Amino acid sequence: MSYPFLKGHGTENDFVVLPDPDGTVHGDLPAERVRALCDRRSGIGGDGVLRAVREDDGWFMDYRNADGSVSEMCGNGVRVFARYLHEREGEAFPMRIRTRDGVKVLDRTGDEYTADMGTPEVFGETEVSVMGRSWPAVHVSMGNPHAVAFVDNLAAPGPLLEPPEHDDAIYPEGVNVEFVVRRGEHHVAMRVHERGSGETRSCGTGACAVAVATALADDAPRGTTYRVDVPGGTLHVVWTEDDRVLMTGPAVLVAEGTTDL
Ligand SMILES: N[C@@H](CCC[C@H](N)C(=O)O)C(=O)O
Repeated sequence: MSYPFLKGHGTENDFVVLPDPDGTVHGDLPAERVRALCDRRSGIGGDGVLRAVREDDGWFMDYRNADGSVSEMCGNGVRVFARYLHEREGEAFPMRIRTRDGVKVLDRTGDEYTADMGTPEVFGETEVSVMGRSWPAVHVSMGNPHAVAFVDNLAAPGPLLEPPEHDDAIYPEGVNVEFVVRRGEHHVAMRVHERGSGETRSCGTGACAVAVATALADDAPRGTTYRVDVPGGTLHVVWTEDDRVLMTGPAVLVAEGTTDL
């Protein structure tokens, strides 16, 4: 069976987009198909899949990690999804997109896309470890789970070939782990190991969790914008006075075609 796909990325967090407006092309999107599509040698390659399903009052973003697992939310993915809907499905900005973490509102200014990521939840301190080294971390939920660890330098955790060790009681479904350094006032840089995808070049929900944890550490007033550098680019995040996190960054579509994977 041959079906259409597009390839895109947000700060080099890359995705295979699967148009499936009637929900008839991919059924419940088997994990094996996701893994085949995301394989960087035998497939198209990607950190995850964004399946686009039309609903009565808009679109649903069915997000899957590269290993086929489901996540509640993907911040870079939702910007790419919005660009896809605008350019290929004629949807106008501001745009409402349903995700497993509820409806997200997307807007665009020039080449930058802003997602209202909703209200963060901060649950306090935990710990993460890599190869016998441990760091305190802040447990933040952006709909999906994050552990944000401040480190002396970004190389300290090593190559992140395996998921960092974490408290399974706090994160029974696994966790996305961000390692963060300060670069200047309201400016940080991070690396991330994503649940279900490994170390990636960026993570939008991760950047939001990092900005929230840093703003709390700084006792920064709400409305302060943080610049978050990731290996694949830069995101800007603001935690607003009405307790919402707005994330701004690029969204790029690089290819489209058909595949029978
Ligand atoms: N890369 C995404 C996050 C994707 C989901 C994550 N791996 C999880 O399992 O929660 C982003 O940009 O937010």
